[in-house]
Amino acid sequence: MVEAVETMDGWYSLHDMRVMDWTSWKLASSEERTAAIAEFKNLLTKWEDVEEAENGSHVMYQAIGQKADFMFMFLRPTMEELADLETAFNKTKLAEFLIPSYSYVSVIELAKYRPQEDGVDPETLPETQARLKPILPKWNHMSFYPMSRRREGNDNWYTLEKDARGKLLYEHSKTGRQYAGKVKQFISGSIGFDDMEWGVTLFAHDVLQLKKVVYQMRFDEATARYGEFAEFFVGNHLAKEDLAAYLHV
Ligand code: VOV
Repeated sequence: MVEAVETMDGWYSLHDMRVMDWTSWKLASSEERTAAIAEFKNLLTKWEDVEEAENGSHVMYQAIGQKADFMFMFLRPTMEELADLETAFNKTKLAEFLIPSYSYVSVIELAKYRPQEDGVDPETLPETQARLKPILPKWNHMSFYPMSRRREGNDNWYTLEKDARGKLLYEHSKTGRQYAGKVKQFISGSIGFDDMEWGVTLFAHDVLQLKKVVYQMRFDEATARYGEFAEFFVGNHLAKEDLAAYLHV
């Protein structure tokens, strides 16, 4: 029987995409708009405090294209905290003008493909813990997409032996390492949580590096034979200080 790989799981993740209802926003009074922005900035400050205390992390991006205007990613230690955060967001005045367009639920994941060194469980290492509970970078650009591993005929990831999968992912990681300092990746597992199997979140200073890494990886066997994709989202970092200017009408 083919052996599954053990995963190390960290913070729970919610990608939350919303489209701005500019028509309703323009019809609101300027007092209402000012109050909505102030209230939302307060919520962002609360989330910053959580991040400061290393109890979670979040980012806010302005998405490009019609799939979304706002792209959020939230990380929390439990699914309950993630649900509370989502509810608090939904109860804001600003949320009345935001139409939910997409969401993705997953958990930050690392797999134990590498053989254990000297019986040390990698999950106990501080560097592993830091990767499982990461403070998300606020780099200029972000890309998010869900993906799955193919299960078709001769291209079935789940009938490959663990060693073979480990080798393919090692090759994959060699491509990834060429982007050190340029692209930062977060893989979150979503089997049993959402429609596809993993969420891929990438951050870059230079937006073109997002395209280059994804393109280059298409030629790695792990992707070429076993990668399946759906929708992609891309956005520019939106700082709390720039929110009012973005929403000015
Ligand atoms: C940009 C850099 C980069 C680097 C360094 C990197 C490294 C690594 C390592 C070392 C490992 C394996 C063990 C683990 O840690 O889990 C992975 C794992 C994974 N990856 Fe990756 N990946 C990158 C980047 C990177 C990208 C751009 C993508 C999207 C793929 C594409 O074609 O568009 C991706 C996907 C994944 C997935 C879905 C998994 C889980 C696969 C599984 O079946 O279990 N990944 N990845």
